[in-house]
Amino acid sequence: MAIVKSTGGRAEAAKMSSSSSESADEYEPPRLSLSMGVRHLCDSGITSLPARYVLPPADRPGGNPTPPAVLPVIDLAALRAGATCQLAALHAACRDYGFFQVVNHGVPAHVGRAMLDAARGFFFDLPLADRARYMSADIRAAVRYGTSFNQLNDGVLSWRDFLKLLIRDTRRLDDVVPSWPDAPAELRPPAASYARACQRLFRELMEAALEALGIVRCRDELLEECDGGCQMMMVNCFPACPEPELTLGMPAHSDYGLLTILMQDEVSGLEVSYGGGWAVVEPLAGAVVVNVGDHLEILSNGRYRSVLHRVRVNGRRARVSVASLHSLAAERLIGPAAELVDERDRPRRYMDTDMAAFLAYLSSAEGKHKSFLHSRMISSPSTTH
Ligand SMILES: O=C(O)CCC(=O)C(=O)O
Ligand SMILES: [Fe+2]
Repeated sequence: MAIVKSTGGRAEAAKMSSSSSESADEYEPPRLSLSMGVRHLCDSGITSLPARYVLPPADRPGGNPTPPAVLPVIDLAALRAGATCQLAALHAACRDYGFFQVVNHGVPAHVGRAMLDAARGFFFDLPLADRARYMSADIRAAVRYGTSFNQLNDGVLSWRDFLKLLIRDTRRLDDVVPSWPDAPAELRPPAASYARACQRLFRELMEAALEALGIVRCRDELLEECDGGCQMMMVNCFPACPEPELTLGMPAHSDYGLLTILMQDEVSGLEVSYGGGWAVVEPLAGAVVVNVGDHLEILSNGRYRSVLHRVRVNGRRARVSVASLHSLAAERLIGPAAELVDERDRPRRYMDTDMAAFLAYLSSAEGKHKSFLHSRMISSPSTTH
């Protein structure tokens, strides 16, 4: 299996990442000019995939994915009620899969539904001119409509449009909401409610993860920092694609940050690196998918895994997802928790890192060969997930 190595990082920065591909072929990616996005391409009536979206043969998704992954399911209501088996299940899921689904997560169903409806409305119902108001070449912009993974760096474009909503300090959500798109009119209130619900869920999951990891000394400080941390909501849209076997909605990447909370509609597409192949994550009605990000792998000194995942597209139905990426403040240095480092048995495995390190990585040659996480490893990497 050829893994398309992306930066692995995903803070907004995320989208600046370049993905490099490893192909044995003499394949040369086409030259690019800025694209108005895949939704626009679909509206223009294309019947075949434009060359700039065609992946080298070795990086194409292939016809037969590994059978669906049965991700561990965590019942948050039971965890709240003190069920130690749920805490153990959460720990095992973060350690063994890096991904799990959560039920009874506390995000009200109507809030999730309204968010997905608003997302569809934003991408599909508005004329391009309205969406284009939010297009920006400034990858640091707090509100940004874009396409692909990072279209300025991507050798081959990805079949995805997105709206990024960045909340630099989650305590100041109310201050940033007025800068979000005012059309469709229904976008701001559900997106704000959804953002807030994700913040609560993130806080609860972090509390549980710190307990499961045995992080006690800096627990309160960390949780306080989670409360004023950074949240990036990526509203992703993957329209039906004329030749889905030749391209991807998102190349393999891991997420920058501590945890990502993903809500997807009923169309599958998410694939997780698993057992040497790619396993489809079938959406579980009413559940959200959660994955460990690079920062939690670092904080846990490698006990938890930030796993590569990608998005496959299909020829029949558009798919919408909302990924809420949570991290500490951008300037905060993150390194392995002191309690999880033991110079004899479990030496420190990662360098401290922050957003500046991530940005430096992206602009360096290193970004072409390694994931961001790899670039932060001290010992020789034993995992290529
Ligand atoms: O749409 C999905 O299922 C995954 C999206 C994702 O991985 C991301 O936005 O980082
Ligand atoms: Fe992701």
